[in-house]
Amino acid sequence: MPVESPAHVSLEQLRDRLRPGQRELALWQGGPLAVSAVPGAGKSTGMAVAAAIAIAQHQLNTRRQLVVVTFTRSAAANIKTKIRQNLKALGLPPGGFVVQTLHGLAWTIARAHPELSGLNQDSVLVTPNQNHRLIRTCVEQWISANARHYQTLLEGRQFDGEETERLRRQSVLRTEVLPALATTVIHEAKSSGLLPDDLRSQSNEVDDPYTVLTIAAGLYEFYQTQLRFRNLIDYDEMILAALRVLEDPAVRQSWQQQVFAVFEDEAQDSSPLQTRLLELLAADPADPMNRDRYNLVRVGDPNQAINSTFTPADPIFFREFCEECRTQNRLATMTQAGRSSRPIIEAANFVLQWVNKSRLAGVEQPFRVQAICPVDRDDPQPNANPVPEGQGLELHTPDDVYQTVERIGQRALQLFKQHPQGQAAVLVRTNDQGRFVAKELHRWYGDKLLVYEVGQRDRQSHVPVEMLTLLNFLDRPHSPDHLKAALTVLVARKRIPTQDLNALVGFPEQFLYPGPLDPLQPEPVIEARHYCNSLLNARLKLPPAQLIPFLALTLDYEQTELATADKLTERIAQQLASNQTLAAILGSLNEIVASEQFEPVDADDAEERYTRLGQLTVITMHKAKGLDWDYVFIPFLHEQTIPGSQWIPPQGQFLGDFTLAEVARAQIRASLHNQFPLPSIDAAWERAKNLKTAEEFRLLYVAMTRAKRLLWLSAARKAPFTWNKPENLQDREPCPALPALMERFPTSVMA
Ligand SMILES: Nc1ncnc2c1ncn2[C@@H]1O[C@H](COP(=O)(O)OP(=O)(O)OP(=O)(O)O)[C@@H](O)[C@H]1O
Repeated sequence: MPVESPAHVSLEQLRDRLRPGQRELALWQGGPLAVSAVPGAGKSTGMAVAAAIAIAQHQLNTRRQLVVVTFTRSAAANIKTKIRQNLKALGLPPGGFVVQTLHGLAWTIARAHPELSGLNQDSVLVTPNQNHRLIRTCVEQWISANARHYQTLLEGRQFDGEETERLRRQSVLRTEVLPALATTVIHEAKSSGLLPDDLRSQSNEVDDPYTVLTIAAGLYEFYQTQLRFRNLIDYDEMILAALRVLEDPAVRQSWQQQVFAVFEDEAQDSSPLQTRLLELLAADPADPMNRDRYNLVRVGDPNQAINSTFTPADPIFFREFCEECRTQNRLATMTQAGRSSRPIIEAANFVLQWVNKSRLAGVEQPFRVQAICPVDRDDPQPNANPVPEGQGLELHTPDDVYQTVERIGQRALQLFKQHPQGQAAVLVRTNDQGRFVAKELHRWYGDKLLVYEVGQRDRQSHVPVEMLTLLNFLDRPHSPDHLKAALTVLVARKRIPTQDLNALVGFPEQFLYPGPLDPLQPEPVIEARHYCNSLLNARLKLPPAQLIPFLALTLDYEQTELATADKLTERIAQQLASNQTLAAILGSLNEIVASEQFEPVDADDAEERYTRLGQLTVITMHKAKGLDWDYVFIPFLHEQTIPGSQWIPPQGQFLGDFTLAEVARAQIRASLHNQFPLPSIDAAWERAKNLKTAEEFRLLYVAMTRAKRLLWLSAARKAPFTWNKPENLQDREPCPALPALMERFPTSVMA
């Protein structure tokens, strides 16, 4: 019998599988195109079809390729599979394209031309821990080179010269304020293409007694020298290195000839420099300056930009690109989405409008005005806009956070009983809240509910770091840095009470072994001292090889964490054989932590683990981006966290009512948007607060739009002041969007 050739579809048939907004993307014929899509619109589905069509129409191959850029590796794997499936459906081989993350793309270009990029075969990517140490070194270097400037910071708003206070301030500046400033500003400036001298000249434009941008410039300069000296590169450096390569006209032209077009997903998360790289690649080699001839398709949702307070991505850039394209009739909007039931869509649309109207984030509007619309009746997506579960939207005001979790558990059990194949998630703002939810669910419902706490699983990677921190302390207990790091771990693991640690580490000896003439220590300090002393005792009594298992027990690790600690002990024992001195263990552990190869988190199957059927996943709102579940619970919607306020740690208030890092960030952003004169400290702090408010509301919007059939929201009347002590309940105001939702959707208000 003859083998039947598989039936192939035509380009039109492939396009017909798309809904209207997606189809515009698939009809792209060249030039720049912005696609602004609502949550659940099917961006990657649309982009994968558009990619296959472009490959087919332009007969792309290894010498002339489509470059698809995504934000994460798992998203890259996902879209690659979809493009291949579409090519197969068209009867084409799986070629003519590459899918890469932005950094992967930059790395490829930089590595291909080491003579131009300045990177050599030995350049390695700096790990987060190495970076942390590097920043600390730069801070020390800056302090020694800038004694007068440092003195100004020490004096802060006012200072009476008292010695203990001086030591406390030194500790705060060295270990908190300056490292935070360096981390923020280096990333912010570098990824915007600014050099230390640019920051210096901007500093002259601001009326600022601390000249924050000058400090930032100094720190940045030391950092760059350190990176070069150690042959390390960071993520921003990769993009800069690729851009250096593309400065060479012949090389640039050769890349432009290879790249037929660039399709970018999640474009709202790109920084200006990343965008510059994509634009260069997408230019027409025959007419490279002509922006109308850039084959650049950028798809994103400015309303889902939730990284702008900790990365230099700013939704303004993507919004500007959308505006530029709109004036040339090159903006497509994907406003139809099939993910959620109608009541959920209505609630999300309402919150978007309400937040913009309420002007809670200053003059800047947090959202682009863009409503989610349900799909047409003949939509290709099976079960699009599914029937809601019950009301689809439930708004609760439990008495306190304990009752909140009890209600979530009850509702989840009920839902799983009716729909054993359903998926559910509790979305929380912080890992602390997640831990609380998981613990309470277990207390109320034991094994009746299958709960998967994402934060707890991910915390595994902290085990080696925590062990190293405590062992460093045991090795040199009188080092203020080691003592502070160890105390920080103990507070985080709730072994000792929260307190201002800077006050303890000024005189480590006096803290650890107070003499009879020393001032009486307050209760929290005594608790911390006893804990530290018991650890030091163990150091004397136990053989070094047993210290890690001992520390793991004393930190009250859970089963999986204990297993991780055991594995770590075994690994070190294998490496050191009989030479298990504390110094040797520290050396080995340092290496393990620096290489970050112990227990790598398996990111690729993460999505599947988070959305298993019959499981209640406890996950942060940030991590939930891009995912969806049938039933989504969002508890603890309190004003204190959403929108919350920019926090000034009390120990840093001697500088003023702001943080240097956020002030510098706001000033740099103002310069990028050409807003001169740059804002003063107070005005910059105001902007930082507005940025945070806007982002928190976008985060709420992202969280709400994860729900397919039921969206359950709540704000308890009483909640803890800090989640470190959940039993300390206080009256709490709800996030202002919640009462507004209750007024608008009264039938969804649950007793
Ligand atoms: N044309 C289509 N035909 C069939 N299914 C579709 C179509 N478009 C989208 N879908 C389905 O809709 C769901 C949502 O799509 P997707 O996750 O790509 O949306 P998104 O726009 O990336 O969402 P978000 O912005 O919230 O991350 C997916 O399950 C996808 O398979």
